[in-house]
Amino acid sequence: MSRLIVISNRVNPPAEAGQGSAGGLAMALAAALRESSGVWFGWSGETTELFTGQLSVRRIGGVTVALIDLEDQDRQEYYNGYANKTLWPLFHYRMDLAAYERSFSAGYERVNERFAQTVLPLIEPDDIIWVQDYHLLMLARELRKRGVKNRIGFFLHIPWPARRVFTTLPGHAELAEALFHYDLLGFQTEDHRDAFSDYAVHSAGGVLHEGGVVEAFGRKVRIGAFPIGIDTPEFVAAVQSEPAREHFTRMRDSLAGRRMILGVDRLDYSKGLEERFLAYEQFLADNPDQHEKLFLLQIATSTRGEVEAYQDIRAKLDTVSGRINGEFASVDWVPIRYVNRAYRRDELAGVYRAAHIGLVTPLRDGMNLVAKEYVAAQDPADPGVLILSEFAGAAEQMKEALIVNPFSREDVAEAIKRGLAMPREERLRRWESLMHGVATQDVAAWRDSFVEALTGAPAEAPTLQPVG
Ligand SMILES: O=P(O)(O)OC[C@H]1O[C@H](O[C@H]2O[C@H](CO)[C@@H](O)[C@H](O)[C@H]2O)[C@H](O)[C@@H](O)[C@@H]1O
Ligand SMILES: O=c1ccn([C@@H]2O[C@H](COP(=O)(O)OP(=O)(O)O)[C@@H](O)[C@H]2O)c(=O)[nH]1
Repeated sequence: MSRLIVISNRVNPPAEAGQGSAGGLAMALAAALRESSGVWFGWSGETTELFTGQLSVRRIGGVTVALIDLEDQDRQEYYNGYANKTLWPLFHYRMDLAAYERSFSAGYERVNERFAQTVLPLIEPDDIIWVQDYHLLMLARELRKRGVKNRIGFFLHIPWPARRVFTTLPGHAELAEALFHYDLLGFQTEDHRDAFSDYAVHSAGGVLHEGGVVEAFGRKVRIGAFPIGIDTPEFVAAVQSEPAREHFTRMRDSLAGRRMILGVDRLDYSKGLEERFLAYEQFLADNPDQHEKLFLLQIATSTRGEVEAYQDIRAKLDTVSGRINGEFASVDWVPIRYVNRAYRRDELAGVYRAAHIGLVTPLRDGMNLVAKEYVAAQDPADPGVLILSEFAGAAEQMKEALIVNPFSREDVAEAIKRGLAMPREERLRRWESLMHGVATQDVAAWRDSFVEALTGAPAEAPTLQPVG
């Protein structure tokens, strides 16, 4: 078996299995790498005054990691800039929030070059290279320029947007062209995969061949849908852990006979938290008999706090939750418990299990692992109900959830009502089907199917001349 080199922006495998981290990618990759003898390469998260390119290699939680520091300018232009102020909003259909600054795209290209230059000495001829996510779309092209002929795969954790949205990006063709230097492109869903080939065919004048091969910009790349899952056995075990039991008991005690609706998200505008609060407000307005009989616990962990749009959404949610609580609360009941701190995943497992409804309503989401964790944490004898946005990648697989349009308050409010009233037999039937999917389409299946497809992908001979 070839050695796997995983390259991603963020490299933070948990020190021990079951330890918490606010971000699905880190958990998924740590689980995928634990069984492999490969290397995980990426940014340390630290910045220095001048870029040195010095590698720091260590072992964390059974995974060998190789880290580089970046410059502060890189953090601003590449991470906060092009990745999180340009690509993230655009790929989540927020053209109104996408910022286009030349310094951002220049910083992005520079960091992709720096990654290529620094990882180069680690690459051996038989290695398989697997690049993760929207921070590193240009990495294969930079590696090819430097003479790397290994198979290189790329997995996009966020949505690939519709063609008309992607073409609003200045320089979209250059970015798309860079993707054709990979051997395999993986997407979370068939919808994202098809949006990519639609762009290649209709905007870049390309051709879609048999077997999921797209040709454009004078090159061919194989594409496929590889929906990511959770480490289901590990998560099911975490539900039985001491921290999970402790949190389950603590939650159940604090319910005081009430029922709990639960949301768990990074505090990101793509997660539809404001719309969720407003839909819940609608539910309270429509169902006065339910007042004091339930509450919404929203865990919303801070993220990307240096980016203005995240400061704005945080302030907005403080206001909206405060307003709703002011409107409906009584002396011994608060309708929304709104929490910004992060919880460990084993703690979360206990909280998920105590919730009667898991409310997962992003406006756009690559996958959404919270939906899968919620299902995995349920009591098989008395499971809760998952309400899931049709715009989460997870909706393509989790058809037995109550699927809602998160933009419609009425739709979400009605689903809450239906979920609360759902008879046990129906909850059991839906949960069994959902759990079967979560158990079989787990992170190991995701990793294996991607690596197998990459190993079998026909490698394209690089045409650019090596540099340096
Ligand atoms: O690293 P951050 O900037 O703090 O953000 C955390 C991660 O968020 C994103 O997660 C995506 O990947 C998940 C797993 O595939 C998927 O379920 C979710 O829908 C996506 O939003 C992001 O793509 C990662 O790069 C970040 O590390
Ligand atoms: O306080 C928290 C909140 C979230 N998470 C984890 O963060 C991940 C979120 O992944 P998801 O795919 O739902 O969305 P992302 O944040 O990656 O966009 C899940 O594994 C959660 O268990 C966590 O560990 N602690």
